Amino acid sequence: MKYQALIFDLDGTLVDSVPDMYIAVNLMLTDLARPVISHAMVSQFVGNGIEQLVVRALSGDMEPNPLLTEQEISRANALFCQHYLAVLGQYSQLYPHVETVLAAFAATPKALVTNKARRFTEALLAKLGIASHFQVIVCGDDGAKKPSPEPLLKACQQLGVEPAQALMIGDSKSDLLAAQAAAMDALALSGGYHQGEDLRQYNPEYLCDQFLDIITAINR
Ligand SMILES: O=C(O)COP(=O)(O)O
Ligand SMILES: [Mg+2]
Repeated sequence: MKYQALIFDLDGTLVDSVPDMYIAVNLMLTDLARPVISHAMVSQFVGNGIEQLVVRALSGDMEPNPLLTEQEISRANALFCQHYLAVLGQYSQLYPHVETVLAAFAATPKALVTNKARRFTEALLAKLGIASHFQVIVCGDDGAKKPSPEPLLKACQQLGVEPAQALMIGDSKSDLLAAQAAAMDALALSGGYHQGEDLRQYNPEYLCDQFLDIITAINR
């Protein structure tokens, strides 16, 4: 294997996390007497952090409704966080073979870089029992979010590897653009939340349909 470190995204890569978010978003919308949204819409709205998810859910669209006030957004955000913490990990599941792949690379240093806020990330990892695989965890509220290269560069620095020696594994445009900006190779997973986009346009070095395919893709 030519990489000295692997960096994994969380939502849509390791975990099918939309089922919990779908419930929390719709409890929030119901509290605010707003129309509920579909599972497919929640899947599309995930990927840029919780604040963006909440604004998109309130807007019923990827584009924020310009009429939303700061006050409405912050109330919705607080309600979402309250519901999400209560439901977190109840319906979300690891994708098939995640533990097999993490174990196959047991000797390779690994980081998790997510746009999800730290308190949710840590609670979810604890429920799923996979936290111990990662020597470094960088979250969306630690600093700049992906697609900024900053969280990936921070992870490489903490793992003690050069970006060119690391591989970013993710399911969205944010992951692939962040990897490009950090001059890292990228592996795209087609089964996550790619906001309806074909990830091939971001020229990842590898494209896998299944998590298990990662092993053969990068050992070639
Ligand atoms: O919280 C999000 O919007 C997405 O998080 P991710 O970076 O783990 O995919
Ligand atoms: Mg993701």
